[in-house]
Amino acid sequence: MKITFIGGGNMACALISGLLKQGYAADQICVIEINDESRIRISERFGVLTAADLANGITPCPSDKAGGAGNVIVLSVKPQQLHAVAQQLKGILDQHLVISIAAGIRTTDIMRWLDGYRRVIRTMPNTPSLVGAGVTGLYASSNASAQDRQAAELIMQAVGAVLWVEDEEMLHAVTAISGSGPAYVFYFIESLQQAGMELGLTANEARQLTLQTFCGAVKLANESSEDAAVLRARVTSAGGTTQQAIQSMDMNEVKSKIIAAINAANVRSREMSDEFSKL
Ligand SMILES: NC(=O)C1=CN([C@@H]2O[C@H](COP(=O)(O)OP(=O)(O)OC[C@H]3O[C@@H](n4cnc5c(N)ncnc54)[C@H](OP(=O)(O)O)[C@@H]3O)[C@@H](O)[C@H]2O)C=CC1
Ligand SMILES: O=C(O)[C@@H]1CCC=N1
Repeated sequence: MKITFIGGGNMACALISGLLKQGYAADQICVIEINDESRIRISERFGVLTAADLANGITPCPSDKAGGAGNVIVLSVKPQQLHAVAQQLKGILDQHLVISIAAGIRTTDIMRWLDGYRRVIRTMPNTPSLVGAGVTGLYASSNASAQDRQAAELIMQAVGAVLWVEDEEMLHAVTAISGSGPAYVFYFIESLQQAGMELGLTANEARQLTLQTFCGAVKLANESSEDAAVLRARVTSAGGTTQQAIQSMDMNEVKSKIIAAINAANVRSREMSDEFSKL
């Protein structure tokens, strides 16, 4: 199975890096990237095949008439660039499985842009895929075969965990939670590091303490059968330091503000879907 990424940006590079780390052969991966500088960088960094345009980068699937998974095309350009890519792609597709990672573009719209081509699976990965610790939400319409589902799952599983959703609408929630999620975590990491430095720690000390605290808390939550709220209560001694911090967060409604921010991401994902459905 040859995988061609159309668009070699942040997310494609995270997926490619994860696939290579899992032992996927570099000569089975091709990246079509219009930006010369980025294309050269990808070629040097990963040793994968690269091309500047679709006509030279998409491998036909002659061996695939028997209905195998065949070659896979991953749509990994920005959502605003996908319509133009689809216009070019529709004449080239020949039994390929098309996997979209684009936020907010419905499967039905991608199919329509591809002149009714139906082997399309929509996914929402995240950037920790770069280190094999991603999580991807996947959605397949009833047009996708079991083999197509399996192929999409295999690729995404190479870079982390997978979660199928039955209702495509739930991909908005997946996008808001895990697609964008790493950014929220980095935001919290940035805040902790900044606070540490303001309290007199060096940048290195603040970084080490912050990252190990995140890793440790996540490992504890993962390995515990108890809710995060219970684990939090165990850190919070009556009259102690944590209580002061949590009280300050509660007074400033930090939790409801975080929930509101995630709702905003969800709303934006829905808005994008509606905007793209007009194209
Ligand atoms: N970043 C993330 O965390 C996640 C992103 N996604 C989705 O992944 C997709 C890609 O996002 P991201 O990697 O961040 O975006 P990037 O902008 O980093 O990557 C897109 C790349 O595609 C290039 N490109 C544009 N048009 C074409 C074309 N016609 N043919 C080939 N290459 C082209 C762009 O070049 P140029 O910059 O010159 O336009 C750019 O290098 C988006 O749809 C996004 O919604 C999904 C999950 C998480
Ligand atoms: O911000 C975005 O739109 C994309 C989708 C999820 C993460 N990045």
